[in-house]
Amino acid sequence: MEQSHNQLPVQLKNPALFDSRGFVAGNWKSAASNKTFPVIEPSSGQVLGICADFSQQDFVEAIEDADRGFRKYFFSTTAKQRSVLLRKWNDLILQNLDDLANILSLENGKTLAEAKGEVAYAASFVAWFAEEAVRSYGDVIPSSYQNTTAMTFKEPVGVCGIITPWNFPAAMITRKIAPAFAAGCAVVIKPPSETPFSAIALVRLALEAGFPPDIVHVVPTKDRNASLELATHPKVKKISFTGSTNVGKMLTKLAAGTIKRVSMELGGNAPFIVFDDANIAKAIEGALICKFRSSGQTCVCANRLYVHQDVLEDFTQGLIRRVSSFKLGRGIDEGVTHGPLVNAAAVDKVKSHVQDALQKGGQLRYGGDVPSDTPPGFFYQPTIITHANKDMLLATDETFGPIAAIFPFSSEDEVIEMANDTEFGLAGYFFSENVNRVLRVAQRLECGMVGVNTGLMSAVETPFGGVKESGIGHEGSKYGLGEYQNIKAVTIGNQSA
Ligand SMILES: NC(=O)c1ccc[n+]([C@@H]2O[C@H](COP(=O)([O-])OP(=O)(O)OC[C@H]3O[C@@H](n4cnc5c(N)ncnc54)[C@H](O)[C@@H]3O)[C@@H](O)[C@H]2O)c1
Ligand SMILES: O=CCCC(=O)O
Repeated sequence: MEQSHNQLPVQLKNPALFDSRGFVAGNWKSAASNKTFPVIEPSSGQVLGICADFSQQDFVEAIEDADRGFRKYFFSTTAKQRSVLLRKWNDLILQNLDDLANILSLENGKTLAEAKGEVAYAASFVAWFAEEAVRSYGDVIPSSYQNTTAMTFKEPVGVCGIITPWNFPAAMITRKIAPAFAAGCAVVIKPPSETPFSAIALVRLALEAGFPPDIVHVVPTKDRNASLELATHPKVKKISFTGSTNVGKMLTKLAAGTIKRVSMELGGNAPFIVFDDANIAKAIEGALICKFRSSGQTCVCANRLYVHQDVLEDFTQGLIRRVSSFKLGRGIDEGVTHGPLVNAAAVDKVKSHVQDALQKGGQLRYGGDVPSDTPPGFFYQPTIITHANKDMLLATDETFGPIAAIFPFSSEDEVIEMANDTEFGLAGYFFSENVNRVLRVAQRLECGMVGVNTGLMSAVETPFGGVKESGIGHEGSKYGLGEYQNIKAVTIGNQSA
């Protein structure tokens, strides 16, 4: 079937990158049922494109083809050849960065600058795992038996089911499939139905780079039950999921039925602590990044800002000054600093958190409403609320929006207890100029990633992952490849002549 004629409001240099079809079992195609679903542009609330809506049977076809492809791919390629393919894919992503960023900005809403940053971030995982592919070593182990050598081989886990969220439509895909390809695995990707087009474009470039068609499949669907095949089909050996904790728990339970490997990158409720010995200017910069990046829609966004009572007013006034210069609007428009939320449900959640906080004693210091001067999309004003407390929804539930809720505190022990009082453990941040406190608090915070005097720690070389109910496993870094490999122990005995 021909590509359907979705029209983008911008002219791409490479129009073939905007495709509404899936790539299943070696072919670009629409769903066998011809079903489709609309993808809405968050900045306008209008339909951006119509995407193929695949069924459970299409997932089965993709998985079985991937299983055949995996066996050929791994045994017929060296690590060096896989590295070369990844390098070519990285180059193609960077050559098409502007087009990919336009698609991403339109379907997700984030600003063009943020979208370009995300595409570069997405490419960085591909370049990184091109390097890691050729540095994957086994061990030679001193054996306790006479005339015996024990050793380990690293082997790919097999077919991997990949399920990703809309908030990073490109980077969450490459952070998983680049190490999978490096290890020698095949992948079946279920992209988010809010933002399928970035994933489709990345797969097109992977094929252009030369990856065999049977090791990569992208199967968009709006039917959540159809994609559950990735968690239950016996030929899928690993499921790698990024998204909310509840869906992650459900997939983990299903995956247990066939004892699949799982990687779970789940929700957060990050504390952001400003001690009285902090540099307040640095803390405000940090809050601007990690509270308002992607309009508050990152899993590592600060959700609870704990500010020492002695510096609370300085910090709050400084933050208000900076936030008042934000310009909300359509992500692709010049001068816009912050885009919309992903959909109407996201705006409703933010509204309910603000309303609840104000009913429970919160004081509104900035924003607090939908703006009147933006396009008719899903916008909410950047908002600052002081006098936050633990009984508010925004203390326990990930708001995923541009609300800075400021909680007062007076001692280190008190704030550590409040910060750790959550089932989540993804990111945590704190600001202090005292080296002893820096080392102490970094160890006391119960989370997988800690930012000290910075609001930005995401980088390809740093392991990304959570503890508690925020996840299992690590992405990126020197640990990311191992998530897609099994360790096989080989013992060679009776070596005497
Ligand atoms: N830890 C991380 O690395 C990380 C990164 C990004 C986002 N997140 C988290 O993701 C969440 C936001 O993303 P979201 O709203 O897309 O999450 P989500 O869990 O609703 O969706 C994630 C993916 O799962 C699919 N999905 C949702 N419900 C499903 C179901 N019942 N059955 C099968 N598939 C289902 C979605 O279509 C999407 O592809 C936040 O909680 C955020 O913290 C975590
Ligand atoms: O949303 C979570 C991922 C964001 C990141 O990698 O910085």
